[in-house]
Amino acid sequence: QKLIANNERKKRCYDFLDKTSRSFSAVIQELDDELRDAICLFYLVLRGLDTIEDDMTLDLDRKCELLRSFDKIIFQRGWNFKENGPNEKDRHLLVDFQIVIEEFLELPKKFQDVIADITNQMGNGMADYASGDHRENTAVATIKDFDLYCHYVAGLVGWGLSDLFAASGLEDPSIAKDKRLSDSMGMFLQKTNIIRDYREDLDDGRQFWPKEIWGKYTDDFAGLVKPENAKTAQAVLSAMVLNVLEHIPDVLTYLKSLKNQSVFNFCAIPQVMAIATLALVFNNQDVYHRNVKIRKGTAVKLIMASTNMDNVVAIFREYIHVLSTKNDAADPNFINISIAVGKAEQWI
Ligand SMILES: COc1cccc([C@H]2O[C@H](CC(=O)N[C@@H](CC(=O)O)C(=O)O)C(=O)N(CC(C)(C)C)c3ccc(Cl)cc32)c1OC
Repeated sequence: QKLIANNERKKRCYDFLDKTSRSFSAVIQELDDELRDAICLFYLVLRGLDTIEDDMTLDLDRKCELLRSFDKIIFQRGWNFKENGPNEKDRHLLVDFQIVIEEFLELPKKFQDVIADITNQMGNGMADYASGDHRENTAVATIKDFDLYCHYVAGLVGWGLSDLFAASGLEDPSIAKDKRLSDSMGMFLQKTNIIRDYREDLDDGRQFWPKEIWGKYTDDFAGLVKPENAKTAQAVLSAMVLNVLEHIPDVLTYLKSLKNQSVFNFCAIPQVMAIATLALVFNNQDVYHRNVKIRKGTAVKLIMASTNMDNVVAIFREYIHVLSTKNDAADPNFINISIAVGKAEQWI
């Protein structure tokens, strides 16, 4: 009877995974046995944390209390959360979070320790950010703030995954040694998403583009959507893309060091989607009006191809070339983009 309950609970966790991110959940389920459950649960714990951070109906003190104690909450059998606003998309996850906690407590301790440690650092980072001087309009001031925020929400995920890969024995312990490489795996994804999500975030009253970047061209961040500001908007967008390009050499170095096929696929697919998205958003003012996404057919082709380093390098080379053909000589960032493209191509 206990065995059936266990299997039922585990199935519920993979159902949560399917609901939160269909395409990515398939990739997680392809992972080898040693890692599959640990990464599924790491993903769900992170999703729980993210759902609390994103909930605008919670008052700040309550939100920070939950964020800072989430690393303890994941050990509390029976805990769940019903205070989320009705529209929270992952609400059902927190309403039945006791299921995730039961499964988490079945994991080997070495995996629990990694997940709890990252949850502690991320929860405190999110709380610091939410209660800091961003309180009013959550505007990110300096490039340093931008990097710190992206480290908290995404770089730490890279750190935690590298620790899980090493702890599982499927990858060499050295994968977790170079924290900058693991950090860049998160930075590249998160920063690309932040560029892509300009419009969605603006409509939600959130701004993540650092003022140190856009402030050089305009003092009206929301005004970038106006047609009369198109030239300024182009310069701001290319300055943002320039900042993301810096992470490409680290990303390729990290991918090249992977040994296990299922881990490689799991790591390569999101990075390949991100470089395709970055090439798509570059010099594309649709970003200011809607959420631009690569076509489904392209995404499928990229997923199928992301199974070995030669293909991944070829895909990066192709999209970096697309980016350089879109580089506009009239753009004030033309030279710096050319230099960044050159550096990335040099690595390749
Ligand atoms: C070594 O590091 C990684 C290796 C492989 C994958 C990811 C990274 O990829 C997905 C990929 C994913 O979730 N894609 C979505 C599409 C989208 O969000 O646009 C999807 O396919 O639904 C992603 O985006 N994030 C979210 C963060 C970027 C904040 C970390 C993420 C969240 C939790 C986990 Cl365990 C992993 C990841 C890594 O994280 C850095």
